[in-house]
Amino acid sequence: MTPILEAVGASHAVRGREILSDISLRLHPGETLGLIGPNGSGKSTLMGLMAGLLRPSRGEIRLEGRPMARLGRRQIARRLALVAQSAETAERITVRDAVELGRTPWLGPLRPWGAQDDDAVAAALDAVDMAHMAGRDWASLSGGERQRVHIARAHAQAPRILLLDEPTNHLDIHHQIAILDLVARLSVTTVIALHDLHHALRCERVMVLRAGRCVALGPPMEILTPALIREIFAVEAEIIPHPRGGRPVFAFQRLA
Ligand SMILES: Nc1ncnc2c1ncn2[C@@H]1O[C@H](COP(=O)(O)OP(=O)(O)OP(=O)(O)O)[C@@H](O)[C@H]1O
Repeated sequence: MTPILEAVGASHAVRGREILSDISLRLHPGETLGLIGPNGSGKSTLMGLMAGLLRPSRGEIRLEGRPMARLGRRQIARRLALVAQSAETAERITVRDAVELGRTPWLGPLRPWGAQDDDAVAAALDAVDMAHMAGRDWASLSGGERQRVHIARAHAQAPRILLLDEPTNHLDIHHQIAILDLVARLSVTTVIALHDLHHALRCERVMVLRAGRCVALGPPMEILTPALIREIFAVEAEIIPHPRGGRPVFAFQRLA
């Protein structure tokens, strides 16, 4: 089966220095892949490559089997939505305006705004618990509210692939869990860069990056061993069973 999104030996170089090296990955339709790794390990760079915003210096990214480099922005945006880290939006727009931008790839001279677009925007605002703020100025929102609006914009885009770069940044614990539950409910393929290893446990697979290279890829309970966590993050981790049968929890201690 053709992977929905694929990286084939993809690297990215800036001014001749490789900051991401030789990444190969085949995403299966509907799966959620967590990207983890220390600061500066290449997670956002890989997101940028997979979103078609950055070009690989070597290798290739393929979207539904077709080289990303041969697809136009609109073709990509109908299939894939990115919520970048600290994404900004032009000032003087309302929350609803910001979410409506997600419908852009679907509109055109022969396809004006219609009831289905209103429905998509309303459903997206609802999904992130922002419907009551639809009329608010974007500029007046808190960091977490902005993050939720960005996710609503991506949701309204109705993508098959959702790329989320640290989507729980800025969110309180209630909304962190709400966003992860939302992502789990959506029947889209998701790549999600995360720092919280507890959140990574919710993914079907995780890719661990270090210094621009993939060092592990697989189901989180197989990959996130104390030995790997020590090696990658320089912390001692103990894995503690959940008292009521839920996902285990980590206890961390910095290596002396
Ligand atoms: N345009 C650029 N020019 C020079 N260096 C860059 C550029 N973009 C990224 N880098 C460097 O490449 C490395 C990977 O950056 P990237 O943002 O992908 O890491 P990350 O894993 O997302 O980090 P974080 O967890 O801190 O968000 C970092 O060392 C970064 O400084």
